[in-house]
Amino acid sequence: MALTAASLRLAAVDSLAASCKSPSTLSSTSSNVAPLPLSRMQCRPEALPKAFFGQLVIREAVETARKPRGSSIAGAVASAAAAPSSGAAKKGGSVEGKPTILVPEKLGEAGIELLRQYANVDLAYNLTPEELLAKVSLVDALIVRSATKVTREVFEAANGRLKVVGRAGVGIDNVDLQAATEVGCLVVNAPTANTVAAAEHGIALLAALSRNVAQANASMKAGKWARNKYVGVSLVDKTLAVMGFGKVGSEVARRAKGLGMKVIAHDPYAPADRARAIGVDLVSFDEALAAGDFFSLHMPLTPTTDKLFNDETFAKMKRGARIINVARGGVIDEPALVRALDSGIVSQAALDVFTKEPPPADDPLVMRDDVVVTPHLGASTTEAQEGVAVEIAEAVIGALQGELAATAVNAPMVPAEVLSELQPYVSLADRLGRIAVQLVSGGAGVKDVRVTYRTGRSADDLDTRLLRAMITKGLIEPVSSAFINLVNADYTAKQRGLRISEVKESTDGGEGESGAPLESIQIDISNVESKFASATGQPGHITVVGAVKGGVAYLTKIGSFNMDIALEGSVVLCRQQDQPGMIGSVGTIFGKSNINVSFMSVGRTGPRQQAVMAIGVDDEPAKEVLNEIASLPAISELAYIKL
Ligand SMILES: NC(=O)C1=CN([C@@H]2O[C@H](COP(=O)(O)OP(=O)(O)OC[C@H]3O[C@@H](n4cnc5c(N)ncnc54)[C@H](O)[C@@H]3O)[C@@H](O)[C@H]2O)C=CC1
Ligand SMILES: O=C(O)C(=O)COP(=O)(O)O
Repeated sequence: MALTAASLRLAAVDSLAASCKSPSTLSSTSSNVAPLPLSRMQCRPEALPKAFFGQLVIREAVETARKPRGSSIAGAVASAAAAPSSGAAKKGGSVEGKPTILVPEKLGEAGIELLRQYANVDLAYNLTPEELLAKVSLVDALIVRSATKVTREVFEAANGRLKVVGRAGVGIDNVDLQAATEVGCLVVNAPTANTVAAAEHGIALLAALSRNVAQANASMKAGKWARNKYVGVSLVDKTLAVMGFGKVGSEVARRAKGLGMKVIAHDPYAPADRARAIGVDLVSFDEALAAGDFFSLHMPLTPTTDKLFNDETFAKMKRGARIINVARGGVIDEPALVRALDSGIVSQAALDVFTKEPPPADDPLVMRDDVVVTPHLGASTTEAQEGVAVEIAEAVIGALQGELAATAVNAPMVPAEVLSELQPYVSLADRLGRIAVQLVSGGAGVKDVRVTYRTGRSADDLDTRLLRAMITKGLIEPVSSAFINLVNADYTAKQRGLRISEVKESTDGGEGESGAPLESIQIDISNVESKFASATGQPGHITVVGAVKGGVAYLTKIGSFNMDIALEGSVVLCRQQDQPGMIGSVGTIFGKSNINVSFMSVGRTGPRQQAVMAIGVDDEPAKEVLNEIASLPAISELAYIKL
């Protein structure tokens, strides 16, 4: 009766992740400047199961005791979720044996070692896009840095086998997240281990820029001694505008304060208390433009930030402003920067990143004497590369085992505490969805689903994303060949026009197990015909209700019939006239067909009145067996539900 256990690591990004993480990984929002050591070898290879069901976020595994990666953000989720129908199994992934991980860009040795203990690692540096397309269908995971473009074509060429893309760094602008999500491929990054390196590079460029270090160095190596030409500007008391006050921006700000600069920051999403703690004023975009002597860019490249620094914005800057970009080349309109430098609005720039990398040899910015350039070196320190490699190796290994990495970027984020609490409800949600859709005649026509979560706690405290995803999975998988996981559940539901509305009802806490986060989950499907009329509470409306008892998922109601069925194996539902001998008659038919019955349960409106009998079966009954039961005189309808 015990459910198979599964472990699931939560997905988390940005601030919530940071707030959950142990100090060992907390460089993002930490006020510590010093990089903290990353935990190592928490992915104990000896504890890894041989088989894995990659694309499933929730995996069946007997062992849940795997230690989380130095963080409090791991959780165990009991699940009988549909591993057997996983894409890996369907599409020829490495269900048996080791998975294969393709690494087409230089990755730190420590990370490679970790990967090798778990997988076949294909180090194929500097692949052409065509070579990548040719290889990707042969691998279960891909680990890239910024140079590899993981496009829609790559996901299409993967043909369902690629389960995880690991980005060994922060920026995921080189990965087509939408395409990844559509195919249910998890994308994870390594957002913390290169923060300090990028910040230090920003400061290095700030200092180099202000004192003409690069130009003077080149001049001296050319045999000159130009002391008057390279007079610099002081940083002290100058205003540094940090544009993008996330992990790197915050660390740059802290260091710049140490240099005696006045630091302001613009970031529409940054928490004011973080800025206050560092002694930085958060200002509007235009205020920053007007006040900055130096600008340090630290926002991601997104449709909103694409060419954010353009003719119009440069025109709002103080004449002679200086710009440092260690973020992404695309946030600057490069021809506009050339014009701003020509006109003197911008007096100098230091660029580590470019719209096209590498930029063409005759790139007008690269060639200028008032522009200092480095070839995307922000993350390139020995320490950061080692840290990033380990961080991404752990995330990818975890994800291949069916866990959600703490750094998943295209899956819902569920804190560990929530996750472990919701553990038994994950299975319940999936199975209720499966039952509900199998009660619909032609289940593929399901469009309107209402889910009611009843909780004895404050309804606002209930995080339902995980449960909704599992209900979606349960509703879609039995009636289609689609493969659903947490990554693509919402997307797939939307694509199929499946509208899932959610209601959270606070109860007085009397119904369920005391202290449980949920008392029941009810699924109502409307505007459908039922193949088991007893499931219809009202015309065209299928209702199933379930609860968790003693850690096990139970079906507690079908239509208006109360039930008490542990949701395991498969269930035969019979509507009947309650009368003596029914259990015996049905049991005999199963017995002679060698079908093992795990339980029988009867829900009835009253003695000798209408009843629904549920029979748990370990083996799938043949059609003839079901027909024989259906033809018993007292039985008016029958449905076979596969869980
Ligand atoms: N040159 C290099 O080698 C490296 C570059 N990076 C790049 O630096 C950037 C920042 O990295 P992290 O600080 O780790 O990321 P992060 O996610 O911690 O911070 C980014 C911040 O930008 C903010 N932001 C988003 N849109 C904005 C807008 N329109 N205006 C202002 N702020 C906005 C976000 O709210 C967030 O606080 C990323 O683009 C990353 O790819 C990071 C590491 C190394
Ligand atoms: O982490 C990032 O966003 C970076 O830009 C670092 O890129 P890289 O891994 O050095 O190609």
